Amino acid sequence: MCADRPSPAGDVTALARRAPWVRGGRLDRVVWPLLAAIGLLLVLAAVYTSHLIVERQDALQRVSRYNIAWLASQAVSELARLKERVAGHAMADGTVDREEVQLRLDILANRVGLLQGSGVADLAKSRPELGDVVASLDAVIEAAGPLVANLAGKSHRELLDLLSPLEPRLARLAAAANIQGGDRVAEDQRQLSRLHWIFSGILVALAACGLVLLALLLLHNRLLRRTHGELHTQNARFDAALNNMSQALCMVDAERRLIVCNRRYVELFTLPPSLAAPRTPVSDILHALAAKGHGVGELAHAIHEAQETLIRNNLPGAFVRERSDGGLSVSVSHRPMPDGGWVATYEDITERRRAEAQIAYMAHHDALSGLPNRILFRDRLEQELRRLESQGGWLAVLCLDLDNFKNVNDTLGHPAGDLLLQVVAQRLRGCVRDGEMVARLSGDEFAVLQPTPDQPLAAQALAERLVRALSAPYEIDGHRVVISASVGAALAPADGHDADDLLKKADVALYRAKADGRSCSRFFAPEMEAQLQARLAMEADLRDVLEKRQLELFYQPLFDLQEGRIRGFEALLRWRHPERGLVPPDQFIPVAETTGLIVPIGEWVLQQACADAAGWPSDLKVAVNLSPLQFTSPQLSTAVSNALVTTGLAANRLELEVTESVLLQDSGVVLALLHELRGMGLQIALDDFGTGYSSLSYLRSFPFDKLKIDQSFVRGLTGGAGGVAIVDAIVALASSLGMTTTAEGVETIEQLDQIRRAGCTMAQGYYLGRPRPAANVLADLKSTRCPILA
Ligand SMILES: Nc1nc2c(ncn2[C@@H]2O[C@H](COP(=O)(O)O[C@H]3[C@@H](O)[C@H](n4cnc5c(=O)[nH]c(N)nc54)O[C@@H]3COP(=O)(O)O)[C@@H](O)[C@H]2O)c(=O)[nH]1
Repeated sequence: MCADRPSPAGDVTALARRAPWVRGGRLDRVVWPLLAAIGLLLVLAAVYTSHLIVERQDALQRVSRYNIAWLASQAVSELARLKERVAGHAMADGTVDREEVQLRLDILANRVGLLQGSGVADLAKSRPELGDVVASLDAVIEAAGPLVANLAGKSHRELLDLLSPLEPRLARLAAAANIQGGDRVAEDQRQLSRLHWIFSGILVALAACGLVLLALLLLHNRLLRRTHGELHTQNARFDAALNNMSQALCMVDAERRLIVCNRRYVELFTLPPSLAAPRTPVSDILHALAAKGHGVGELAHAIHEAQETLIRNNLPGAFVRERSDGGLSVSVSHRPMPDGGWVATYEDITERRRAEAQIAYMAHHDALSGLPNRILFRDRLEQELRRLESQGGWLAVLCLDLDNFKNVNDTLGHPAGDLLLQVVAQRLRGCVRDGEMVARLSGDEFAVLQPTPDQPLAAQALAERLVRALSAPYEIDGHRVVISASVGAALAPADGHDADDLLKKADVALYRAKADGRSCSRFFAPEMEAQLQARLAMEADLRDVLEKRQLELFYQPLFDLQEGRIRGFEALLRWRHPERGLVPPDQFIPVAETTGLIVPIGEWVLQQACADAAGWPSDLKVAVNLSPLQFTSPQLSTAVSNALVTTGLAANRLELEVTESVLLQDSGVVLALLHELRGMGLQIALDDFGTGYSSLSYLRSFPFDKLKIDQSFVRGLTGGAGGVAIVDAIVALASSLGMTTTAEGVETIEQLDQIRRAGCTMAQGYYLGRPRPAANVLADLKSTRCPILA
């Protein structure tokens, strides 16, 4: 019964569900009570009829037995004959002899005897006045006997006198009997008439029943036809459903013979069609499958074994079995049936399993590098920590981060950044040994798990290996990229037993490595946490720094080397904290940048610097530093123009200092913003020139007004000819591009001489003037004597 024919189980189910007429339906509810009622009626009618017949038979018997009237009239006749013979005998003419009289008396006695046996006593009961008559009959006959025996002389008279009263009595008896007989006939007629009606009624009832049964038969036929039609439809649907199931289905009876299986079953187990026929023993199917050898046969056997256990225990169950080569996985759902058979579905979940495995892999691995991700790393770490707890030993967690990776993304593009990360992953794999695990936690953040007992030496060696391996130059998309990495490590059990705690501590150590100049490794130490806490505390304090008015601007003079006078001041931010004291910008600006507070703080600096400068002589400029983070704010140009408008400072008295890293960002947007700012009439200086990656290329991308030569070059001036040559070259480059130059960090007269000789336009440094509060600017202007002129 596979594929094209529906199963009997399907028929029955469908019939029960869709044609309630047939079983437990309306037909049952109507027909059976009706038939029972008719049957009962017929039985009652038959009982009653037989009762009437018996009764009528009794009546006939009684009629025949109780023919008292005739017997009484016979007795009257016989009495008359007796009296006539007695009279004849009395005449003594010899015509009547005594024997004849005796004969008549005997006949009369006989008639009276018959009368007595005919139930005259019963008549006498209903007519008490006749009781004497019946009683006197025997007495008269008896008394007449001796008289007839001695019939002579006056005994004739005596005999006639004895007999004469009998005549009217017998006549009354006959009349009474006659009347009773008439009553009985009338009663019989009545009963017969009733019998007639009963028979007629039964006949009509039978005819009606016949009609009802005929109607029911027709109705039944109609319902049967309808049910048959529905059954057919159901069968077709069942068939379609069965054969369009994505799952294979097999139903087996209590004798382990196939009831039904669907097309998918045949396909899944590559069954020959002959074995899919109903009543095929399951053992035959298994033998046929076993003959197929490894693969399907092996799988079918494994499935059957599992089902056998369920069948033996009459239990439902679900399980998965797969071919040993992994080529086919089948999910089985087995359910016993009440009649001892079972039904099972089989689903090919090979693809699903593969997809699940793929999903599980993806959930635990990083798509870009193929390395385990944070989830898998954490799982493994927890597992190792549990092992550590039970078996002892050590392990190290190393977190590492590429230094300035963002620059690679920003300069070479994200695809190049991705390539770099892939190469980094390869190198990391090459650094770890068996049992160690390397994972990518996020972006450019990686981690290594080293469950090795000889800690911290092993971790130290690994950290150095990692820093060294990652610092070797990369060849990415035809570009040579040099990048370093910082490593932070935490050890278990020394630094903790909890996975998250260890990861956090390794992170704290990494933070410290970065703070200590990058490209190095640090092991966690408890004080690092305190430092991190300090940073977090600083973050918290910084949040309401503006509301609390704790920021101040200091100003450092900018000397014009040709004119020998102060041409302006650079605004340098300070944080006057009630407990921390005067906090330099190096300490809090990075925190403000990571928290995004740099945007409102930067706006305040702009506003305050413009306001202060507006109070200075009109030939003095003010230089304001802008953080690269401020360029990500869409409000920057509005903030600048607001500062100028609200303070009334002429735009040409404002100079904005930006670092090269500004141009590392989305350069199109940044360049547009720089042009927009310069379009307002202010000047833009490139700060810390020479410290970045490709300073020269930035000079092509935007025509800066000024280059600020980094302090390191100025310091290098006194270190030999090389330093002088660099400064000379920068000044020449700037001049050829039409830019002015400011030498930063001039601390000595020698440095001042050198930069002046090199042709620098301006100078700034402690030698010329330290940053001082705004209130000192005007006084300093008057008191400061230009050392160049001195
Ligand atoms: N985004 C903003 N950055 C700002 C702001 N204010 C300051 N800064 C930046 O903070 C860095 C440190 O500044 P600061 O501690 O003020 O140091 C400045 C000078 O004091 C210092 N300087 C000047 N002359 C000398 C010297 O002769 N020797 C020496 N050792 N240091 C000297 O240099 C700093 C100024 O540098 P620069 O900006 O490159 O001109 C610093 O990077 C500031 O830019 C701010 O409001 N926003």
